[in-house]
Amino acid sequence: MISVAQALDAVLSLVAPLSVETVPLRAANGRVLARALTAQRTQPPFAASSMDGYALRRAEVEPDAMFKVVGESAAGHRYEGTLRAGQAVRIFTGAPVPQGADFVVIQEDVTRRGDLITLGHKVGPKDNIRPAGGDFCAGDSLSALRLLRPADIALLAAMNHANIPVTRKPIIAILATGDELVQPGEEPGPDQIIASNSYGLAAMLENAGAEARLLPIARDTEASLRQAFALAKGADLIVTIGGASVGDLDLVAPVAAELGLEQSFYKVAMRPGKPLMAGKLSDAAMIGLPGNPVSAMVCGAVFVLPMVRRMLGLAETTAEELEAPLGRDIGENGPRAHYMRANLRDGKIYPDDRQDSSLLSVLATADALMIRPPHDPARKAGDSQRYITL
Ligand SMILES: Nc1nc2c(c(=O)[nH]1)N[C@H]1C(S)=C(S)[C@@H](COP(=O)(O)OP(=O)(O)OC[C@H]3O[C@@H](n4cnc5c(N)ncnc54)[C@H](O)[C@@H]3O)O[C@H]1N2
Ligand code: MOO
Repeated sequence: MISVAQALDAVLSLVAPLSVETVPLRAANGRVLARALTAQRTQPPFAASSMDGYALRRAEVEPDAMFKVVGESAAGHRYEGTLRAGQAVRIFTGAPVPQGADFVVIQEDVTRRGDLITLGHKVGPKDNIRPAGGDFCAGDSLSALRLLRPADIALLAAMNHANIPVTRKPIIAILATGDELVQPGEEPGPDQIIASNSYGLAAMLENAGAEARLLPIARDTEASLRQAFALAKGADLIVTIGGASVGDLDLVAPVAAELGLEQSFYKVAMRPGKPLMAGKLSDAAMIGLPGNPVSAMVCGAVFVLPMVRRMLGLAETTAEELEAPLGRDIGENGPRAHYMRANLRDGKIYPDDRQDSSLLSVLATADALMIRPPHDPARKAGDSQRYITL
């Protein structure tokens, strides 16, 4: 059995960053920006008022000063003239500050009668003007390779980019195996259960920027598995679920081998997730996850997500490891790294009492996976514990 770190290196070497494609801005959220993009324009393109009020000269600001209102500057419609001594221009938020003005008095500090305004006694020193280029200047760039979030989309729009170069989405074929499985919504027979892992994994991988294709469930025969593998053609990564252990019906490894799998490893010293397998199948990478629902999801988080991030071209492929004090004592760990479902409360981490790898209800309420190395000795409440968030 190899270590988690060795297995992670091996799965990452099975994939490489994918090619670049261009998508409309509306489709770029959640994608990885493949090339730095520079601003096509300066924002704001002119000195703009940040408040509704009156533009005038700072040198003339004093309590009870009077000004004649000579025009109006609104967002989208500037005042074309030049302001002279004793003059003010009615101005609104976002409007260009007129030539000759260098100060905006908010309307709450002004009394207006006809064309005349009088300043009150509370005008502060703030000019209420946003300088040209205060946000960004033409040529400033948004760096690659980054996962685009809504704020990035807004910035790219403001920089006047309508089409965005992004890394192609990794196509991931998800292949659940087992005679006991039916799809959610179907009526299971007395010995059957619902296929859950494929749906959880698809959601996890899509959240990370991949395109998941759920293949039909393969039955526990070599012919059915072969058929399912054929449907995975065109995928960058094939994820099988179940049929990975040592039972007579665990057929994934023999069928994949027959189809030409170049296996990189089988079995990892971790819990859950021991019967993990990976390799190269023609042009695609393949990873075989154990069937137990929590094992499949934990292996998805620990191994498949980093593969997705590598294909997307991201530099950071693994989840950030954090530390928190243990909320209670724990016994010594066995020979495999243990990924324990845990909860964070008041800054401390508490492993759940129930760690069986079939318990999705425990996984769903956990917010972290505690990582215990092989043979970790017993620990006391308050000892520092490494974890990743879920
Ligand atoms: N004699 C041994 N038995 C087992 C060993 C071992 O070392 N020696 N390892 C155990 C460990 S650890 C794991 S993990 C499991 C993994 O087995 P498989 O990958 O072959 O998974 P299956 O037997 O197909 O299924 C296990 C379990 O999970 C359910 N399952 C499978 N697929 C799905 C799905 N898509 N959605 C929901 N549930 C699924 C399946 O019904 C079984 O209950 O082997 C141990 N055995
Ligand atoms: O390693 Mo298995 O994945 O414990 O349940």
